[in-house]
Amino acid sequence: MESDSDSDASHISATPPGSPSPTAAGPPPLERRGILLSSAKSRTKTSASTSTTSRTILQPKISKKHSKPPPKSDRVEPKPLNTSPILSNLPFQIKKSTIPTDKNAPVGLLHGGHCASKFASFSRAQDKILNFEPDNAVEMKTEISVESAGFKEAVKDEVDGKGFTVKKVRKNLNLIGGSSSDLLTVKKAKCVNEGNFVKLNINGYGRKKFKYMNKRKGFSSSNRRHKYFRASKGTVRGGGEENGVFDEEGLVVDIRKGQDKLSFQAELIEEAVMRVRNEASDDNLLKLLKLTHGYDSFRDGQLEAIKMVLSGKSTMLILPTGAGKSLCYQLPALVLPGITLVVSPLVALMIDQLRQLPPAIQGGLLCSSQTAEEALETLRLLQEGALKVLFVSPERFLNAEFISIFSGASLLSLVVVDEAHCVSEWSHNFRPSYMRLRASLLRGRLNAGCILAMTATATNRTLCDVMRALEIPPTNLIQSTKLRDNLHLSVSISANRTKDLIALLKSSPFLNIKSIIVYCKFQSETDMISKYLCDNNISAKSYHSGIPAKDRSRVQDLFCSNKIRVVVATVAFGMGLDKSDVGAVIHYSLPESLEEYVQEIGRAGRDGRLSYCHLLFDDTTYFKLRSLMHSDGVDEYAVNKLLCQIFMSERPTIEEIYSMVKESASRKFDMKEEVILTILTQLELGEVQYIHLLPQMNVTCTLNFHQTSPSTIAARDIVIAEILKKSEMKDGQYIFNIPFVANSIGMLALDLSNHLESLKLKGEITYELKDQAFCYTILEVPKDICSLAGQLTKWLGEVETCKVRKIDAVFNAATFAAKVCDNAFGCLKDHHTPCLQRTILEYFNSDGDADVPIKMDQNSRFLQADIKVFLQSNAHAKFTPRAVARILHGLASPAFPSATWSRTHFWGRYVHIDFRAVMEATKQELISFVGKDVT
Ligand SMILES: Nc1ncnc2c1ncn2[C@@H]1O[C@H](COP(=O)(O)OP(=O)(O)OP(=O)(O)O)[C@@H](O)[C@H]1O
Repeated sequence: MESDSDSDASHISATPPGSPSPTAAGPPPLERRGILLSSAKSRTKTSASTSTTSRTILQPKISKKHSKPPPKSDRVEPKPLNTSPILSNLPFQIKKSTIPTDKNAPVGLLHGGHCASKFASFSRAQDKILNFEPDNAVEMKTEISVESAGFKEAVKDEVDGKGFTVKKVRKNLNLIGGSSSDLLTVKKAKCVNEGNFVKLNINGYGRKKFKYMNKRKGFSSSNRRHKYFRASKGTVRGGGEENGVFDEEGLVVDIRKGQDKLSFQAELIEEAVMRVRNEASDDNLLKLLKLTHGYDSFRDGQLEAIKMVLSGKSTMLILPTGAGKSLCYQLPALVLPGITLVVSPLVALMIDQLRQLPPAIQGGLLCSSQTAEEALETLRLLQEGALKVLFVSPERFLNAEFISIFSGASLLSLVVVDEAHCVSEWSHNFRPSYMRLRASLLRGRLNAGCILAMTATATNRTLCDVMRALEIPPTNLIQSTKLRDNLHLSVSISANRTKDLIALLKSSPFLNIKSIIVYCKFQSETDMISKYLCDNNISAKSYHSGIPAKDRSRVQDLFCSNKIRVVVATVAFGMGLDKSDVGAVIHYSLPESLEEYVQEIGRAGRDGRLSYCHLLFDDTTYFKLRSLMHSDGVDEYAVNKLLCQIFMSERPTIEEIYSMVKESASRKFDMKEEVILTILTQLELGEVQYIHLLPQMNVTCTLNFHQTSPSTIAARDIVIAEILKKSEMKDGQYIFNIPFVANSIGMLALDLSNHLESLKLKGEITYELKDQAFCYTILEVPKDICSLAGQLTKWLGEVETCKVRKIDAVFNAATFAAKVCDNAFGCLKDHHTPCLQRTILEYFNSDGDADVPIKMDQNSRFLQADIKVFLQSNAHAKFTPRAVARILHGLASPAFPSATWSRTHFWGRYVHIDFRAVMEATKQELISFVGKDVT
C-alpha cells in the first residue's frame, strides 16, 4: 500500500533543536552552580532581568482591573543564560544565532521556535526532520455569503439532549446590517490579503521589513503609543518571488497582492472602541465592525460570540468553515485591554490569519520558521505593547520562558484556541500538543481573562472533551448549522475511478465549472491523475506537500487566477487559499471522516452560489484507507518497553534531563514518533504527572578542536574535561550526548550548549548537532509500569477504534446514499444532498463513536496458512501479531518499512480482512510457532 498520503491524522510536535528553553530544562540546579561559574553567574543575572524587566515594561499597558494574583507554581523554573547583551532587557532570553539553519543551530540558542520541518505523512516523517509546527493542512478558509436580515430572530436558545444550552443561530436573520444605513461608510476591504506588515516577519522576509515599514499615525484603542505599520512590496530571501514570504519549508505565501487602499481612521475607530467599552451594544459593535472591517453586518453567530467574549465569558464557537470565526476574536482583540493570544495548529494557517487581520489590529507571530532575530523582533513589539494579537503554535507552551512572559501579570485578555477539536483525541485531527491547552494552563498560569475555542467540525463527544478541558460552561456554546445549503452533494460507486472522473468532468454540470478541486488521498495519485486529466485536455495541476514550496505556490496562483481549471490535491491544499468561486469539489478518494468531508466540500461555493460536490468511492480504496487508520496502533508489549526506557534511571533527580532520540526510538518500539509524543504528553498531563516534557533538541554533538589541544583546554575547562571523558572518538572527532554530559556535571544541557557556543566564537572548536530527541525530566517513577502500560494501551486502542469508526461512518454514509437511499429523503439519481445532510447532522449530533455495521470480512480460508508460510519464511525476524497484520495489510511501520517488506508477496494481501481479525489469527499462529503466549 502506498504510504505517501498527506494524512492529517499524524500529529507531531517538535520543539526546535535550536530552541530548547533554558527554563524548560528543569528546576535550577542550585548546588551545582559553582561548577561552571561563568554560566551560573550569567544565568542568575539574566533571571533577574528577565521576569522583572518584562513585567515592568509590559504591565503599564494592561488595565489593572483585570489583574489577578500571580499563579502559584510549585515548580521553580530555571533561568536562562545570558550571553547576548543586546537582549538583556528582554523578559526572556533570545540569542542570536550565528548559524542559519535549525539543523546546525547550537542547542543553546532560543530561536523563537526554530526547527526543521515536520511532515504530515508517515513516509515523509521517516526521512525528514520534524518540525516545530506541523505543515499539513487541516482546514482551509472558505467564505459563505449570508445575507443579513432580522437579528431579533437570530438567536434561539435550545437545550439539547446533552444538557447544553445550544444557541442555535439561523441563517439570514441578522437585522443589524439592514439597519445600519446611518453608519459611517468606509471603503470596504476588497482583498483579504490585508493586514499588518509587522506580522509577517517570517524568515528572510523579516530581514528587510523595516525598509518597507512606514509608521503611520499612532493609534491604539487602549494606548496611543501603539503604532500602525503598513507593508509595501517586500523581497523574499533568495530573491525569487516578490510579495512573498517563506514559511519553514520555503513556502511562498503571497502578501499584499493587490495593495489595498483601505483608509481607516484611527480617531474614529478609537472613539468606536471607547463606545463599545462603555456599552457593548449591537449598534456600537456594528459601527466598530464597519470602521475596522468595512462589513455592513455581522454574520450568524458572530455578534453573539463577540458579546460573550467581551463580557469575559469563555465561549465555545462552532461555525462552518468560512463562516467568519476569525472576526469573533478580531473585534474583541481591539476592544479588550490586553493581548489576544491565538493558538493555531499550522504555520500556514497562522500566516493566513495574520494576513487577514484588518489594519487596525496589530498582530505578530512566533513560529518555527523564524530566525532568532525575527522572533526577537516580534517579542520586542510585544514588549512595547505594539501587538494586540499574537499567533503561536501549541508547542510554544512547552517553552517555560514563553509562559513566564504572561505569568504573574494579567497581560492576556483573551486566549483563542483555533481548531479547538485538536484538543480531543476523539476528533478527526487530534494533536498531542493541543492536550496542553487546558484551563489550568491558560487561566491558571497565563492569567488569561477569557478563552474562546473555535472549530468548524466537532461531534458531541469532541465538544464535551474540549469544553471540559477548557472549562467552558455548557451555557456558553454557540453553534450554527454545520452545513451550507448551497452545496449539491452527489455520490457514486466507481469500478474505475479515473475513467469516471474524466466522464464526470466532461459532463454537466462539471463541464461548465471553471474551478474544481479534486481531492485524493495519496501524493502519487494526485500526480498521476493530474497528468491523466491533462492528457484528456483538461487543464490540471497536482498539489501536495511533497511538491517544492515554490511550485505549490505557483499552482495555487494559477488556480486562483483561473489559468488552470482543476487542482488535484491532497488534504494539504487549502493553506492560505483565497478563492471564493470554487464551483466543485470532487472526492477521488474517500475522506477519512465525515469531519474531513465537511471541511473539504466547504471549500466549494464560498461565494454563496450553488456548487457541486461529488464523491467517487469503491471498496478497494475503503479497505486501504481503513488499514491506514490502524497505523498509529500500539501493543501493550511495546508500550511497556517504551515506559521501561523512559523510566530507566533507578534514582532520577528532577534536575536530570533525559533524552530519547526520536528516529531510533520510533524504530526500536515500532511506533510512529507522534505516537511516542502522545504517550509522553499523557505521562505529563494524565492523572499523575510522571514527567515534565521539555522542548525537543538535537542531542548528539560531534566536536572538533582547532587552536588548542583538547587536553590543554580540558585542564582549565571542566566542561571540556567531562566531554573528553564521556565522548566516543571517531575520525579524530569527539561524539557525545549533550544531556548525558550535562547531567554528569550537574549543569543544564542548555548551559553546556552555550558554553560550546562561546568556545566556538573564540575559534577553539566547531561542532555539529544531530539526532532530534524528546527531552524530559522525571518527576515520579510509576509504581507499576505494567499496569500503566495497560492503561495507556487501552486508551490508545480506543483512539484507534475511534479513527476506524470515523472512516466506517463515511463509507456507510456513501454506501447508503449510493445503494440504499432509494430516493427516500427526496434524493434523485446521484443527487443525495438530503440523505447525506441528514446522515452528517446525525453524526455530528452523536458522540461519533457508535458501532456501525462494517463491510469487512472477518476471515479467509487461506489466511491462517499464509500466516504460517510467512512466519516460516521470515523466521529470522521478530514479529508481533500487529507487525504481521500490518504487513498483510500493506501498512508500513517504523520497524517494518515498505522499502523492505513490500517485496514479500504477502504484502497487502489481506487488506480486505478486518485488521484486528488478522492480528488475532497471527497471534494464534505465533503461539503455535514459538510455542508460547504472545501479546
Ligand atoms: N460579517 C462579515 N461580513 C462579510 N464578510 C465576512 C464577515 N465576517 C467574515 N467575513 C469574511 O469571511 C471570510 C472567512 O472568514 P474566516 O476566515 O474568519 O472564516 P473561518 O470561519 O475562520 O473559516 P475556517 O473554518 O476556514 O477557519 C473572510 O474573507 C472574512 O473576511
